[in-house]
Amino acid sequence: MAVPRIRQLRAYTVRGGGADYHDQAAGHWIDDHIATPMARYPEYRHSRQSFGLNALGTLVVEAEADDGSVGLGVTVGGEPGAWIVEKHLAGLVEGQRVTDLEKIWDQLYLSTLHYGRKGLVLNTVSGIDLALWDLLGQVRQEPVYHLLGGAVRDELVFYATGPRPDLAQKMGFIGGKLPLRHGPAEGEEGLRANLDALAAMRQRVGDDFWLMWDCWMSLDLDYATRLAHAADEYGLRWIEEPLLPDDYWGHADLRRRMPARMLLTAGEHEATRWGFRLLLETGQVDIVQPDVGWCGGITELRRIAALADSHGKAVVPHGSSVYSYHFVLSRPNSPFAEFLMMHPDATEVVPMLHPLLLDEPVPEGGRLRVPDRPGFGVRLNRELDLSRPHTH
Ligand SMILES: C[C@H](O)[C@H](O)[C@@H](O)[C@@H](O)C(=O)O
Ligand SMILES: [Mg+2]
Repeated sequence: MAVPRIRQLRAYTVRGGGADYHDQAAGHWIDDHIATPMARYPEYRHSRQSFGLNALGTLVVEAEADDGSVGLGVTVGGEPGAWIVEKHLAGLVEGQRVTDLEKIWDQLYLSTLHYGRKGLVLNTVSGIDLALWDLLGQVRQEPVYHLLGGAVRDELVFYATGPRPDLAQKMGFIGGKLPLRHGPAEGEEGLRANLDALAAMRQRVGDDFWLMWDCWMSLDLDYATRLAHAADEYGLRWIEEPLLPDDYWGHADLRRRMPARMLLTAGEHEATRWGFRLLLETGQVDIVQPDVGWCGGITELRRIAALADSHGKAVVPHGSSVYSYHFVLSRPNSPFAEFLMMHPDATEVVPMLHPLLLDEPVPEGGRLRVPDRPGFGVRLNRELDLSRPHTH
């Protein structure tokens, strides 16, 4: 039987939510005074959009085969990512067989080494890889988790990220991850405000519900050490991305200094098996959190997860909707998943990548049975203002 070949790789950009879920309208919790490394500059402390967190916007990648099947991948990448897809990488992918994911990934990574390795370029490689896994699922008429070796559990359980763990608890999630609001630039007053907020939330949810802090790379070793020890009184389950992603050595120092029962997690801004080797072996993190749309796609995430497993570490992908759900379903060392509460006040469950996808499933009662539809089981919302890259 002739294996279909990839006829065309197309890129689109779109603004307003979607894969660039930080690209929200004013007033959304996700842009409301969250601690970041830029907070040392007071003018950028109130909003992450103020320094361009949403500068890129969503990148949509479509891969069409010569049998008419179409695969869909999404990531953060916008116009520059679309240009890389159509003006560089499409030429390497078109004409290849839909089955040849490993060879294609190798060529995408090696052909962009001189300007890639992480960040926007690996986001773009990831977006293409996701589209190709979806395409293979469409051609084979099987969900991606079947292609990954099948399910190791019946359903997924989730923790929720957002400002309302108390509501997440009522909705059936297994824990709530709070964005940390104040970093070192706001001194002891900010540290106290962080702890007061954690204490108040612990009071609301009781002692048995997981509470975590997402520090979004905003702290230094001294502040993170003091914060972790003070937060241990309130049973903080994990402290996430406390330091700069390149400071693998600082993570190891923090791991040695922080309370033993508290977990150190990181990885959403890391890419490739080499980056995660550093995070695991040098950084000594307890849980790695790759984003499947940023780390190299499913093809690379398989390698990252196997590496983590060899260290006895869990892989809990950063919130990336269906693109990580199929992976988590198929991995023994992915015991739960993240759900980002993208409602502006986090008061209800809405699709994480809204309004980008049709048929995007959401947890009910904090749980989800992944639909058995082909590929990742979602379709592009063509009602959106989708733009192709400028070719000049
Ligand atoms: C909520 C966090 O500040 C980030 O916005 C989020 O994208 C990420 O860090 C996460 O772990 O969900
Ligand atoms: Mg995070």
